[in-house]
Amino acid sequence: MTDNSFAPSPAPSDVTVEETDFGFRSVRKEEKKNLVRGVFDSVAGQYDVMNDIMSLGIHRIWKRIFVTELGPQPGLTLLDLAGGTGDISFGWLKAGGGPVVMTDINRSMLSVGRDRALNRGLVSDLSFCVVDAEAIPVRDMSVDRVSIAFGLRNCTDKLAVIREARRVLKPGGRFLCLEFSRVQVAALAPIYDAWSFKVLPAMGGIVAKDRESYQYLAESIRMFPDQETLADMFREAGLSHVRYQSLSGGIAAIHSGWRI
Ligand SMILES: C[S@@+](CC[C@H](N)C(=O)[O-])C[C@H]1O[C@@H](n2cnc3c(N)ncnc32)[C@H](O)[C@@H]1O
Repeated sequence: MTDNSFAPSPAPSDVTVEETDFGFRSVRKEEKKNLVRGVFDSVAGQYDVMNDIMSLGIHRIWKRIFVTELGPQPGLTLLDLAGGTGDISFGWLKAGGGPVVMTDINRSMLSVGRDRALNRGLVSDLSFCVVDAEAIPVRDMSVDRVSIAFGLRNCTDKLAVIREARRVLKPGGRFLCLEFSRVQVAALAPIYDAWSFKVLPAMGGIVAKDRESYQYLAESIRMFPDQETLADMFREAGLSHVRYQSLSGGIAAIHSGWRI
């Protein structure tokens, strides 16, 4: 046993407030959720049109690949985290997947998603719930698939999200994450940087009338763990057979892990 009774108590300057990144800024951990909520409250109405403009439509291809990777089958259940306006949940149902619970921490995004679902006539096998992906109100070992697309980077405690995903998965279930990642083609990097930090915020200012939110989105992509680091986090959270595939030269990546 060690005796710490003579250890000096920390001077006020040694007491650290727990901080995290919000784009390139460092903020208090408890502040980040509100800031992220503010971003998505602000962009919800223009979110889909901006996705098409920003990615030149390529996000649709990435999402199609992602949904195929999820392996939709009748009878399999999906929990879609940070589901936003619904692309992944709708793709899953369209591809023949079973019941899906589409969740997001942000009501504005979910209500755009609900309207889109109604417009598409998607009423059965689809439910909506406001859920923080860091604390999922779902029983252990109760779903077949958990997905998160372009959501993990906005969460404060990313490892907690992955642990929660594993907890709710049935043994034999699978967690998949689609997220921006690290560009691996050197020639692409300068073009991608200019696009992200110059064109994207400018377009956000014009189309969504919110330059700052799109500046945050560009910065948050750079702060997100690269392919190998995220794969290690999957393993640390207890997932097995972890693998990833880079998309479009590493601009995005799909990570996958199984609960065994
Ligand atoms: C970029 S959007 C992605 C939406 C959708 N999955 C897609 O691919 O189009 C990110 C979403 O993450 C949600 N989000 C941020 N933090 C979250 C959290 N802690 N729990 C659940 N959702 C969160 C935001 O509200 C937003 O709808």
